[in-house]
Formats: sequence, C-alpha cells, structure tokens
Amino acid sequence: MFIGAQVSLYPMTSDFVGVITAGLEALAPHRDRLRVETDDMSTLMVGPPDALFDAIRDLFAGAARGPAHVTLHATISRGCPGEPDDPACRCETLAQAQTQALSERQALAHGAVQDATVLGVGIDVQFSLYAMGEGRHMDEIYGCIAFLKTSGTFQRSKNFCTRLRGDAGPVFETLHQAFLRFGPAQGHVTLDLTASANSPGLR
Ligand SMILES: Cc1ncc(C[n+]2csc(CCO)c2C)c(N)n1
Repeated sequence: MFIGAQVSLYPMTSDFVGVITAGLEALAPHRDRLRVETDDMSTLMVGPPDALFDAIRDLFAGAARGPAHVTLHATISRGCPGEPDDPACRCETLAQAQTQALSERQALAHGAVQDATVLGVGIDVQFSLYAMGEGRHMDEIYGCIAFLKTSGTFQRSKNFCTRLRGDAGPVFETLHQAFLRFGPAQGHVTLDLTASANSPGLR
C-alpha cells in the first residue's frame, strides 16, 4: 500500500516565508519516519498514518503558534491503485480493521481521540472523506459521521463536508481515526482537508 499527503500552508501575512519555514521546522522530529519532499507548491509526505497525521498536525501547529491567520490544505490518500506499493507505509491498524465490525472501529476511534495529547493551539477544520469503490460505501461514511458526532471535536455538518473545532491534538486525532478506520481497509480512501487558525473572522 502507498499512503501519503500533499500539504500546503497559506499564511495570510507578508511574512509568509517565515510562517511556512516555522511550520516546516516543526517537521524535524518526523523526518526519520516519513519521506518528505518540499517544492514551491506543497510538501509531499509518505509513510504510515500515525506518523503522517502527527507530522501534518505539528506542521500546522508550528505555523499557527504565530499571530498570523494561516490555512492549510491537504490531499491525503491511502491505497491508490495507481501508486507503487511501499513497505514503509505498512500499518497494523489497517491490517486489523479488515476483520473489525463498524461498531468496534467506532469505539476504537473514540478512545484514540479521548487519549490525544492537547497542544494548546486552537484550530478549525473542514474535511471530506472519500471511500472509493462500489457497493455500500455510504455505510462507511455514515458510520464515520456517527463517530465524528461523538468525538468531542465535531462542530457541524455542511454540504459535502464536516467541520471540526478544538485543540489541534484531538482535532488531528479525529482526522487520523476517520482516515484509518472507515472505508475499505485495503481499498482506496482519500481525505480532503482545509484547516484554519487565527482567523480574524472569529474575533
Ligand atoms: C507545507 C508547504 N510546503 C511547501 C509550500 C510551498 N511554498 C510556498 S512559499 C514557500 C517558501 C519559499 O519558497 C514554499 C516552500 C507551502 N506553501 N507549504
């Protein structure tokens, strides 16, 4: 399986390079578990989901600790049939999910968010989970939305997406669990994510 993300920070300040650099510096502890490649548009991260979501969380928290309004956009993908298999992306939780009922996966996801580390950085998120394939894929999406509503980070449902709000720790753990535990364990699942911090619209 191939698991990874293309991630971009968009700081709303003339010092945008400083904010992006602060975010990229926060990736340092994750570079030994992920392949990280930055260019002028985005940063590619490839590796297992736990390392991937911790890295995106710390990238965004690193940028959001300053006073500037900053947004992040990420396209996160697992199991894309067009990508090469990469043993570095192996994930025990995905292997186990194949034999777990939806209710069991919801309970495990809930527990993981309860245990998430609080970072002291408040964020807003809007995201969509896409479980590719045929058949009853909406059962997985509705199961995921039921988990989101009990996660403690749910803000509201919108057309095509869900909004979360709270500390970056539990919010990114909610996203991690949605991506990992819902949709076909060995199939193609993507997550489209926009995060925002320090928005003047909230003051
Ligand atoms: C996470 C992330 N990675 C790369 C870019 C692309 N980018 C745009 S400006 C800039 C700094 C000066 O080159 C970089 C690297 C981004 N926006 N966010």
